[in-house]
Amino acid sequence: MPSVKDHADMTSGISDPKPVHEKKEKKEKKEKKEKKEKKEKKDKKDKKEKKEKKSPKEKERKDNDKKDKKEKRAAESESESEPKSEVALSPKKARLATHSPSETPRDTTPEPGATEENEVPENLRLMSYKISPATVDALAKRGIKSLFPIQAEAFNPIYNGNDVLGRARTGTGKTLAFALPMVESLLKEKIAKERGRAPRVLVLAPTRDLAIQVSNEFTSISPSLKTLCVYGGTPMREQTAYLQQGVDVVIGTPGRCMDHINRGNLLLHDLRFVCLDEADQMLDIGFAEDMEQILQEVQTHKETRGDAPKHQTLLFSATAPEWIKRTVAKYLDPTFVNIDLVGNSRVKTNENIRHYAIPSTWQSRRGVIGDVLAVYGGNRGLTVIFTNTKAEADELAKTDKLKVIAQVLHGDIPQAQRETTLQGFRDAKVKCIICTDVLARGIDIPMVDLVINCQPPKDVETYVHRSGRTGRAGRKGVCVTFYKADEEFMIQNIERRAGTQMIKAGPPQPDDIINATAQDAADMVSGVVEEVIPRFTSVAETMLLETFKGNTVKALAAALAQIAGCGAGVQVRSLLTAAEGFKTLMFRLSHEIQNPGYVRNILSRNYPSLSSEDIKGMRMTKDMMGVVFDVTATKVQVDGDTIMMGGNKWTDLDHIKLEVVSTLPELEEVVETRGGSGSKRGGRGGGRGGKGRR
Ligand SMILES: Nc1ncnc2c1ncn2[C@@H]1O[C@H](COP(=O)(O)OP(=O)(O)OP(=O)(O)O)[C@@H](O)[C@H]1O
Repeated sequence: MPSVKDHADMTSGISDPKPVHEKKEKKEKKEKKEKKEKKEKKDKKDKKEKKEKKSPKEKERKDNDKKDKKEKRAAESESESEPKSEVALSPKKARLATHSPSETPRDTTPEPGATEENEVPENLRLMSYKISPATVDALAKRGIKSLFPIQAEAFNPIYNGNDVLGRARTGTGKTLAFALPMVESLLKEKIAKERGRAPRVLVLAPTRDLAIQVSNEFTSISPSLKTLCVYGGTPMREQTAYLQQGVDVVIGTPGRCMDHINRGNLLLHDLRFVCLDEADQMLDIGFAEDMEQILQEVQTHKETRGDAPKHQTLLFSATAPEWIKRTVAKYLDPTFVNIDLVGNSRVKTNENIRHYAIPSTWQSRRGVIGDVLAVYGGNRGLTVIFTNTKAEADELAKTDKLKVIAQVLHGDIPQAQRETTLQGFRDAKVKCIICTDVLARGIDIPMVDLVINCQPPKDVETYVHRSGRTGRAGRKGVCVTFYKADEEFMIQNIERRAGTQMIKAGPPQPDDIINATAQDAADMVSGVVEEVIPRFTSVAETMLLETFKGNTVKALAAALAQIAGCGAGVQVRSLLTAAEGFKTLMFRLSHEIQNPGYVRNILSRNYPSLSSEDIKGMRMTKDMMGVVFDVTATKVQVDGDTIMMGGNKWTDLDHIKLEVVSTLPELEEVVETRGGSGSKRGGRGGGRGGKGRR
C-alpha cells in the first residue's frame, strides 16, 4: 500500500508531468544558489580575516569600542535610575563600567557572548552566593551579572568571618571582592541606624583618588549604607560633622583617618572589618607607620570596650612584597585565608596587555611620545603617561603635541583640580593624563587603551601596577616603556621578574604614523555636519583651482594630512635612539665578529664624506653577525635594493650586506661598566660619535 508521501508523488505525477523536470531544475538552481552563497560567505570571511590580520590594532580598537558602547549604554541607564546616595560628602560618581561575564580575564571565563546565567560556570554565578536581591539589582544596573574569579574565591571566606589576604592581577575586580561580602555581612546584621553610630567598616586606601573610587564602589552596590570618604586636602569640619551623625562605612587615606582617630571623631570599637586596599603601596608612599598605628588603635579601642565585636582584617593587593608578609604575620589571624590568583605563575602582569620597550634618548622622548600616542593610542582611547617626578610631568605637559590634549596630575595639584581632571578623563573629555605614581595603583578607568612609561619604573611592582591601568576587566591594552641605552638592564629586570616579554620596537616610523592617523582623519572629515559644508565651498573652490590646479585628490589628501597632525611633515626617527632625522641601517656579515670596529673601518674607507655627526650609536646584534647604526637620514637614499650613503653607492659582497632596518633585531646586551656602559662580552670598539661599544 502506498504511503501518504508516495501517494502525493503519484498524484502530482499524474496530474502534470512537467513538475518533475521543473523540480530537477529547481533543485539545480537551489544547489547553485547555495554554492554561490557559500562562496560569498567564505570570501567575506577571508576578507575580514585578511583585514584583521593587516590591522590588529584596528581590530583591537574595534573590540574595545564595542565594549565602550556597551559600557556607555549601561552607564546611561544607570544614571537614569541611579538611587540617591545618602552621603553628601561622597564625590562625583565615577563612571561605572559595564562588562559582560565573557570579558572575565581568567580561564573560567564563559565563552564570548555567553551572558545567560546558565552559561556562566556555577562558581561564578551570583546566585551561588548569599548576595541579597537588592545587591544583585544594584550590580545588574552596572551590567555585572556574574562574579570574577577573585570575587568568587573571596566571598565565602569573608562572609563566613575569616581574615583574608587576597592577591590577583590588576584590573580583575579586587574592589568588589572585598566590598561585596562586607556589604552583605552588614546587611545581614540589620543594625538600627541610630544617630552617632560608630562605623562598622574601615577601608584604607593609599591615595585620595583611589579612596574616592572605592567609596563610589560601595555606594553603587549598597546605597542603603551610609558611606563616607575622608582624605587630606579637604576641610576636616564637614567630615567631622558626618562622622558625628553616624556612618556605616568609612573609606580614607591613612593620614586623614589617623587625624580623625586622634581627634576622637573616628571611633573604632564597633568595627567588623578593617580592609587595606593596595596595601603594598602604603609602604611606598610612607604610610606604613600610619597604617600600622591604625591597626594597633583598632585593637586598643576594642580592648578598652569589653563588649566590642570581633573584627576581620582583609588585605588586598596585586603584588606581594616582603612588607605585606610581615604585616600579615602581625595583624591577621593565624587561620587567615590566603587567596592568591597570581601565585608562582611566572607572569605577574595582566595578560590582556601587550608590552613594548622603545629605546630613546631623553631629548628625543618628548618628540616621539606624540607619535606613540598616534600609533598605539589612536584617536578614541585614553592614555596615561607616567613620569618619575612631578617636575618631569609638568615639563612634558608643555610639549607641543601634548599641551592640547593632556592634563597633569600629581601630588602638588590642588585636590579640586585633581578631581576635575580625573572626572574629565573618566568622561573622555580629557584624552591624556600625565602623572606620577599617584595614579599607578588601583585607579580604574576602563577606556584607557595605552599606558606610557617615560622611563622604566624603579621596581617591578610599580611596573605591574602602572601597566595595569590598561587592559582592565578583560579589555585589551598596550603599555609602552621608553628606555635609554644605560637603562636597558632595567627592562631586562622587569621582563625577568614580572615574567613579561616586552616587544623591542623602534619608535613609530612615518609609514606607521600615516597608516594610524589617515583613517582617523578621514573619519573626521566624513563626520562633518552637512549644513556647514556650503559655508566652506567658496574657499574650497578657490583653493582647488589656485593651489591644487584642479587636482581634487591632492587637495583632499593635503587636508587629511593636516588633520592627522602631519601637515609639517613626518620625521624619520632612528630605531636605535628615536633621534629625529636619523635612519637605522645594518651591516649583516656571514661570520661572527668581536666588535663593530670592522664595520667602522668599512664606513670610513667607503664613505669619507660622512662625518662623525652623521654616523651614530653602533650596536652589535645579539648573534654577533651584525652591526646596527644610525646615519643622518638626508644622507641616505634608498631606491629598491640600491642604497646610497653620502653620495656613494654600496654594493653587497658575499660576506657582507647592507640593509635598511625596519624592525630592530635583538641586540647585544649593554651592561654597566666602570666609567660608562659597555657590551656584555667586553672588548673595545664603538661607533663614531657613539658611546663605547653599545
Ligand atoms: N564581576 C564583574 N563583572 C564585570 N565587571 C566587573 C566585575 N567586577 C569588577 N568589574 C569591573 O572591573 C574593573 C576592574 O575592577 P577593580 O578596579 O576592582 O580591579 P582591581 O583588581 O582592584 O585592579 P587594581 O589592582 O588595578 O586595583 C572595574 O571597572 C569594575 O567595575
